[in-house]
Amino acid sequence: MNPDLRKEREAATFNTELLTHILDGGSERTRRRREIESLVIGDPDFCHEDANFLSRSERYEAAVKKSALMIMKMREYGISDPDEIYYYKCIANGSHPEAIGLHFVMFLPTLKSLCTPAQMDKWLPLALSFQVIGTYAQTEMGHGTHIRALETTATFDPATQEFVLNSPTVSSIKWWPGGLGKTSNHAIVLAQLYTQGQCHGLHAFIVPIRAMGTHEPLPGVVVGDIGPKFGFDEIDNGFLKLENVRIPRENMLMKYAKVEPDGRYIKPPSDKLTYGTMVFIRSMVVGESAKAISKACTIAIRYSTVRRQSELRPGEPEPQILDYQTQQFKLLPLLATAYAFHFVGQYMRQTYLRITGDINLGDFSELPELHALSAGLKAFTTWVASAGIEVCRMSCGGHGYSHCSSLPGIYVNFTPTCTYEGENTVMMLQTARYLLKSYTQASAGQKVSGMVSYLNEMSQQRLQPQQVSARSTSVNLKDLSSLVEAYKIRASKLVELAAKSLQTELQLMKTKEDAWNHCSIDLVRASDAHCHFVIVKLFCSKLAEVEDTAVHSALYSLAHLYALHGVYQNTGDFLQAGLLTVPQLTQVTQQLKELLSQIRPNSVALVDAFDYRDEMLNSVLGRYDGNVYDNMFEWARKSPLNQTEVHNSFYKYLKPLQSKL
Ligand SMILES: CCCCC/C=C\C/C=C\C/C=C\CCC(=O)SCCNC(=O)CCNC(=O)[C@H](O)C(C)(C)COP(=O)(O)OP(=O)(O)OC[C@H]1O[C@@H](n2cnc3c(N)ncnc32)[C@H](O)[C@@H]1OP(=O)(O)O
Ligand SMILES: Cc1cc2nc3c(=O)[nH]c(=O)nc-3n(C[C@H](O)[C@H](O)[C@H](O)COP(=O)(O)OP(=O)(O)OC[C@H]3O[C@@H](n4cnc5c(N)ncnc54)[C@H](O)[C@@H]3O)c2cc1C
Repeated sequence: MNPDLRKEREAATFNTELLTHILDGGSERTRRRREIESLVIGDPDFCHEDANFLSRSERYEAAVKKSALMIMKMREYGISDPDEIYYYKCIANGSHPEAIGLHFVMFLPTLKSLCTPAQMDKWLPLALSFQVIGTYAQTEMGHGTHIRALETTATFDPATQEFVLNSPTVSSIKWWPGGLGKTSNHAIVLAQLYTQGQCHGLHAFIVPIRAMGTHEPLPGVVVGDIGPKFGFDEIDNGFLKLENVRIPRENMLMKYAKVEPDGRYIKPPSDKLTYGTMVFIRSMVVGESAKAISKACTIAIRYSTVRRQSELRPGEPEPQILDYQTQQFKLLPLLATAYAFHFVGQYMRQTYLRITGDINLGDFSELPELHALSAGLKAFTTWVASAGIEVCRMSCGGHGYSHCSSLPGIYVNFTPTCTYEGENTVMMLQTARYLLKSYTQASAGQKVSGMVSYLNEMSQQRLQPQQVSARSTSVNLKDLSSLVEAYKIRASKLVELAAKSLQTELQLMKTKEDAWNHCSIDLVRASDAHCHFVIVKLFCSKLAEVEDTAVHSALYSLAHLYALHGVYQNTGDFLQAGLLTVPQLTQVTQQLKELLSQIRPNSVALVDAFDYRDEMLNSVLGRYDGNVYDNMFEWARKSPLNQTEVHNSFYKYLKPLQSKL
């Protein structure tokens, strides 16, 4: 064990294990998670070559092999609980995407949410036995965001009781779906439904794309891989062109919308039910943001205690780089963010399960809140985590740039979350739509509920106007509940500002849509402030559940740092809302510095509490034992370029060049 890391662990003021239990949701869950992780770690089938040294095709093959192994092994061990499957996959996959991931996260959930009982009886056993391997094919080359404009058509032919699927243009070719290129033999295709000469908008269809058995593409199906990307090397994101592909009527997912044998169309209770799987993934991605940023923090913080560089005091040994205030300022707010997102991820998951439970019972009343919350939090957390991973990488200096740190891999595989399942700006604008609707209702005296209920208070305040100067709303920077209140007021002010901006634009005789576009910066800012408030509020509420005083104190400091750092980053908003005064700006910085010094001695324990096994981090810089340099040397020696002492290119190009000049 590296002596610096050992000292850090010995100096922690709280019991790391207790905090791990809180993160896991109880000691029994920690025990079971570790038990499952050990199944993978002790399994020679999962001891594979470092993916960094493989070509893309080899990486894809290794990932498919791993997917198949995971399925077999989990069945063998009787692992079927969704949380336990998740534990198993997290350790087996590390920070790499899963080759047949789309089958699990989108294909199966879409079947479960949109199939009739008869369809479920047919498709679910096939999908669960992997006779059918599926993907979710919605995005087209020409349209990803604006899905109402998708061009793929599914035209009902009553004579044969079939739908005929077509990609009428180049821009209508399905583009991007994961696992579409080579892995899947079926796709849930989102297409414009035509029946009795009328278009009824987007609906989901199960389309066989490869023959079961031979895996050859079926007639009329042009399918393949879209080529190398920024990351996601393990995944065959694909293209799909459909040329008069016929599928039986029963292949339209008909739980809600239906096409009768005579071609009559029956409307669903809500046309947004087709979008359900996207809401599911957006809700789950919030927790994935926590995972990604907590991994990056673990690597960067452990390394920052092992790495010694430069000189703090003349003549003294080089200090640990985490002792530089600037290094703490880069990493500790991100550590606080990781904790905040973890608790918000848990909340989002529970909220999703609660509201979809109601939806399954026919109560759609909370769907708009679920959509707005999942869209906004997905965007907020993925943006922050993406930027944060990059800060972690750069905080490791040159070694952070090496794949041995794992940070480049974490970044390239996480950053597409800002784009997929709804591009982030577009998601923020969806949340803004809900905020403005709620604002209008609250202003008209109607009570709004859920996370926007603070807008009720705002409308009450307007009924009893107060002079800004008479209000003592200035935030107490040392008091967390005062900070939560400040975030709430900031959010309501920015929602109000966006609403007023929209009204002004509308008065300029623009269309509603043009007015919306002309104030969309304000709208995104309002959504951002709303999400920020939700996160600060949920983090603080979590503290009330923590019984152990030492752990409570460590978490309290993190929550305080998270809230205060947000004020520091958004001083303009807080000043504009009259929540902060110019003289307080120095106090913000001062208070931040105090919190950094308070958290610094616990920083290694705080990342240890995430309890990532070395096998999951796969990072030389983030090793638990801190033996970085020996292992970095060993890792580099495995590089394929080092397999021969003299590379072939020397004989082919350099030697002839030398002989000519
Ligand atoms: C189990 C562990 C899981 C872990 C997960 C981890 C990682 C994930 C792994 C893999 C994922 C890999 C790949 C990703 C796969 C994909 O990317 S699939 C494709 C995703 N595509 C999108 O997300 C497209 C984004 N676009 C849209 O969602 C919509 O087009 C839109 C932008 C929302 C606009 O929709 P539109 O129909 O045009 O609506 P409009 O703007 O007109 O609004 C009408 C009203 O409908 C409301 N609304 C919109 N969407 C929803 C919804 N989903 N639910 C409920 N309500 C919705 C909207 O707010 C409007 O309401 P009003 O009341 O009228 O204001
Ligand atoms: C790794 C990866 C995996 C994917 N997997 C799948 C999959 O399995 N299945 C699938 O169907 N799709 C998948 N996708 C596609 C993904 O869902 C889309 O890329 C995504 O929805 C964004 O759409 P787009 O690419 O058309 O972006 P665009 O909509 O073209 O966005 C480009 C820019 O335009 C802006 N913009 C667009 N519309 C608006 C607006 N209304 N207001 C303001 N700004 C706007 C955006 O903010 C952005 O800055 C995947 C994508 C990636 C990168």
